[in-house]
Amino acid sequence: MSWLTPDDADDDVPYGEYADHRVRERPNPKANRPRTKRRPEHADAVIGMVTGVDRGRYAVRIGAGADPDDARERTLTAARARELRRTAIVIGDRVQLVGDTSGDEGSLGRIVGLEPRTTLLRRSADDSDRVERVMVANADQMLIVVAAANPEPRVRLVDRYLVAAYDAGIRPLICVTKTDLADPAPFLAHFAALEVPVFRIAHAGGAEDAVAGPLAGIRAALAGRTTVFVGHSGVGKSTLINALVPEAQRATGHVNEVTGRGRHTSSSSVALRVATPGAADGEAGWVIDTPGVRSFGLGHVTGEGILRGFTDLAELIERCPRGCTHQDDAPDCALDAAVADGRLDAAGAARVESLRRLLR
Ligand SMILES: Nc1nc2c(ncn2[C@@H]2O[C@H](COP(=O)(O)OP(=O)(O)OP(=O)(O)O)[C@@H](O)[C@H]2O)c(=O)[nH]1
Ligand SMILES: [Zn+2]
Repeated sequence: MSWLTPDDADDDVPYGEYADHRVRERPNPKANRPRTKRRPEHADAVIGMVTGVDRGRYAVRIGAGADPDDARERTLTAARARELRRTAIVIGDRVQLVGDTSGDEGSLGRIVGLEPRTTLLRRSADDSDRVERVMVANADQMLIVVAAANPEPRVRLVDRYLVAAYDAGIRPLICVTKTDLADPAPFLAHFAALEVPVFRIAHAGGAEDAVAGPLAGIRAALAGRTTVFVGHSGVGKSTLINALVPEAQRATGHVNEVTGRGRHTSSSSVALRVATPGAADGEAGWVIDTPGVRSFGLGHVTGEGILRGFTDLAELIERCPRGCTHQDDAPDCALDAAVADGRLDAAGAARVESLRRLLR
């Protein structure tokens, strides 16, 4: 899936297209190859936000007033400059643009630099894969969408999202959909000690009246934030996004009765502006939809990073002996003691088991 790979090759772009762009190279006696400056200084560059990526072409939004020469808010198509071809540019990135930034039909801007990121959400294909896939930049929240049933909620997948969020410095939220099908309370008990805000919703795509309350709560949480929505395929993420951003028209699918999976109807990430209550224009939120996935590899996260995803166990872990592996066979692991004497209930014990699996 090209959207996951950092180097989503756009080598189909003819070299000549960038012939007018001088890459600044400095003599660097220590390196064998010439050093390419990552951020060329383009005095006339305009900053925009990447809202879509498709086969080497980027949709970039320039906010109202961001460009002193042209105050219009607009979205344009851009290609990245050749010297950035090894740089992952993802949804949410703030990029420096030159060339035709009018956004007019048929125009093409050029991305010549990347602004520093506040956060970076990454995953790996699987846990043995150390190569990280860069997913989304500059998100400050992660809404973990999980269905109460069909497909069954998977505690361990949510554990993984939580670890990835805390590791990236992103605030997690949980949204349970399809609460008309099952009571999510037993599932949510696993996360009760985490103090993660939880939203419950049924039939997000249904009558506006019926879902007004829950939707309003979610909208309020999105105000002024950039929130990446993640979830297993088929949980109703697109249905929810369409309710929040009606003009988004994200394709929704049906859950396969046999596998309980969606049809992967949403296959690429996209950033969408979401109307939020009482928000002055500048405070509207951004929602970043990501394709439904079945797994979420954490091969790139260190043991320390994984522990950060278990804030509910942090106090106990502090009492572990130095260098404790926190595994079943670790002598005097404080987690075993807490399970044995009941300080951790059944949900807590399951969290310990989940931590141990991730650390293995
Ligand atoms: N019963 C019930 N069904 C729902 C609810 N929300 C969504 N669905 C249905 O669940 C199915 C999957 O919904 P989608 O919104 O396409 O799911 P998704 O998470 O975007 O799936 P992918 O595109 O595969 O990632 C559709 O048939 C929806 O109509 C709900 O609250 N209750
Ligand atoms: Zn321990």
